[in-house]
Amino acid sequence: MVFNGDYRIAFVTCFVVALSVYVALYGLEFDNGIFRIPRLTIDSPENRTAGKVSEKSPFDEDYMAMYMSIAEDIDRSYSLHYDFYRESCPSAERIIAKGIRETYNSRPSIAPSLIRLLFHDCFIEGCDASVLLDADDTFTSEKEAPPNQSLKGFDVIDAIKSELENVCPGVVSCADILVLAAREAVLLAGGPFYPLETGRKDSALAFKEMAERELPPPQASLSVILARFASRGFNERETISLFGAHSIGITHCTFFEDRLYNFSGTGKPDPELNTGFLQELKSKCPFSASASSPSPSPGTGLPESDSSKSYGMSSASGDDRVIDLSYNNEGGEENFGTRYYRRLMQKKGLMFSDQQLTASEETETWVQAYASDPQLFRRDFAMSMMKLSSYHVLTGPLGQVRTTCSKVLPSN
Ligand code: HEM
Ligand SMILES: [Ca+2]
Repeated sequence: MVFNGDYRIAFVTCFVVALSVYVALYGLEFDNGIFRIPRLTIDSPENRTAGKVSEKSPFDEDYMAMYMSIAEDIDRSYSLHYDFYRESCPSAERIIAKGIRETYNSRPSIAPSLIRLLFHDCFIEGCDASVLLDADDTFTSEKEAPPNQSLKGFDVIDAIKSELENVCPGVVSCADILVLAAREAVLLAGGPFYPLETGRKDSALAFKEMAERELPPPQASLSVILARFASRGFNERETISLFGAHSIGITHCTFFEDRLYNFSGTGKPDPELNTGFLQELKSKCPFSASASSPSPSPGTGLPESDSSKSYGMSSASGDDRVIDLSYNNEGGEENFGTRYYRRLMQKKGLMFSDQQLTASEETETWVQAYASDPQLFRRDFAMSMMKLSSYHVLTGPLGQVRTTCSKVLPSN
């Protein structure tokens, strides 16, 4: 995984090293006032019959064209493309979209689950389906990391993968299935469409410790949130726009109940919470033992080193008290995103990390902008989701195409 994403640099380095070795072996020729690399002998069939040695320089025009075309092929196989499966599996994108639409009809909660799954995959070592792997003899699964214990939607990805394996075995990567499934989920939830390139490969590893360390906890301060996103190339605007996904789905009470009963060990609610909203939340999330245990103090960075405490074990321990993030689709589907920012402006952010988006003037400006301009939000969200979906991908010979999304290919 060391070269993950740095393959171009690796390729160029290999080329330069090979060229240096060649020059060291054969030296440089002095020709007409300039230094040239000595001519290669091309042992073509005609040369062999004629018993001649080719006089063609590898840097003559047609050879240059050949090298350029090889370089383009290499670049092609190392990058994402529109309709990557056009020839190898033409029905892939249709099968994925249909699978998600059908599931959504009977289980609309699949849409937020898949969007969150995508975020948790791409944020940790890129969009490589590492989050989908079950533990095996060589690694522990990312699914076991506390931030991932409440993830859902694995079954739907697995079902679509097995359908694709029947149609075009070993062709469509789990990483591509996940990004395309999440795009369909965004659309179904009332969000914008965005184009996606394909050709991602799946990882052969999972990164549990990194997931534990790097996924921001619900108690994360603004500076922690911005730093984690910035280290992955997301600026403030892009980061704030991605949070619009918190306008759908659910949150377990355990992720914010410290704000209702015992904020930072004070025994009191978070003073930042809108008081009417506080009462509403208290009735939906009645006091429980987990709320009385002090949460990590916000902003201290403590959650970074102890995400099991900050993430709790709610879903694992079967605590199913939840809040509907869409508030029964408040404002209708066209308010995907916007209703979240409007609530933040009213101090009705659910998690501490949500409300932190209004903690600085610059970030609050974006919250305000998205609250009042749905079209601006939709455009920005689409761009940020495209960027997230292509973050740090494996392509070409890097990575593999799993046949089952929860298992790496057997090494032989
Ligand atoms: C500081 C950053 C973030 C934190 C701390 C955070 C935390 C959380 C937590 C604790 C939940 C509740 C899970 C549960 O109770 O089962 C949640 C739900 C969700 N998150 Fe985030 N999140 C963050 C950023 C994001 C981003 C960037 C996206 C997408 C682009 C996202 C998408 C979602 C969605 C869609 C849900 C609802 C899941 C469902 O209903 O199944 N989150 N998030
Ligand atoms: Ca990953």
